[in-house]
Amino acid sequence: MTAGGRLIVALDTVDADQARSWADAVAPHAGLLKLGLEFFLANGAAGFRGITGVPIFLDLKLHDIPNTVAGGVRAVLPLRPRMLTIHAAGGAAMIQAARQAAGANADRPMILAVTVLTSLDAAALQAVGVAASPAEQVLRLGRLAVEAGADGLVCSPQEVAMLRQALGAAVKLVVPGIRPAGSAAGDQARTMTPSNAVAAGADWIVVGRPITGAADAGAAAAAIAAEIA
Ligand SMILES: O=C(O)c1cc(=O)[nH]c(=O)n1[C@@H]1O[C@H](COP(=O)(O)O)[C@@H](O)[C@H]1O
Repeated sequence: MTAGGRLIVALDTVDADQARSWADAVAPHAGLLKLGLEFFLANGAAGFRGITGVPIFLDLKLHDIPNTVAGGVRAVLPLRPRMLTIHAAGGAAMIQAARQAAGANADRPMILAVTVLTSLDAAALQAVGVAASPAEQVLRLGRLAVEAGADGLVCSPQEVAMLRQALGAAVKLVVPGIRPAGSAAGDQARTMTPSNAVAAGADWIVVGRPITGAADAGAAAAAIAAEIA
């Protein structure tokens, strides 16, 4: 994989023209582009189809009863996303249902289970009733998700080395919460720089605002691709 192949750029906007213009600017430096909740709720399947030429990670973080999640996965299969997210906290049966719904074609989407959102710190996790530390909870959910058939996990860069050691080389680790040195954390709580996240063992890093908030999104993406080269 090229260095740029490890960079996933999150095109978080409701504006389809803006997303297309960011996509054109960053595509030469990225392995995939990510379309998420705000883009998909505003623009739907037609908007998805408007971003062409680069594999797409469709980040809907499905979290519901198994039958409903399976139906959601099947509903987006015609779009042929390369990656699709579900919440590991939905439990083993939900994860199995999502994986089964993804099918067996060689070009089926990878099912990625989100462990603990990168915006949560230990206090926020305790406030929702989880006494475990973020790392302990990520490991618990990561094991559960992989045993239930998830192809990979979404985790913060701070848990990457631990997950690699515990779960081995085969599990794909997709890692948001990435902040180049000196850039604002914003709502992200568990962060690392691009190069440190890749050095820890991330297969892909997910970067949004440090690129889309820059005056020149293409240059910002190129700089991050160079940092992880
Ligand atoms: O599933 C994700 O991609 C995701 C999981 C997570 O725990 N944290 C997280 O930030 N993300 C996504 O990664 C992107 C990070 O964006 P920035 O914080 O702008 O770099 C956003 O599109 C989030 O929706």
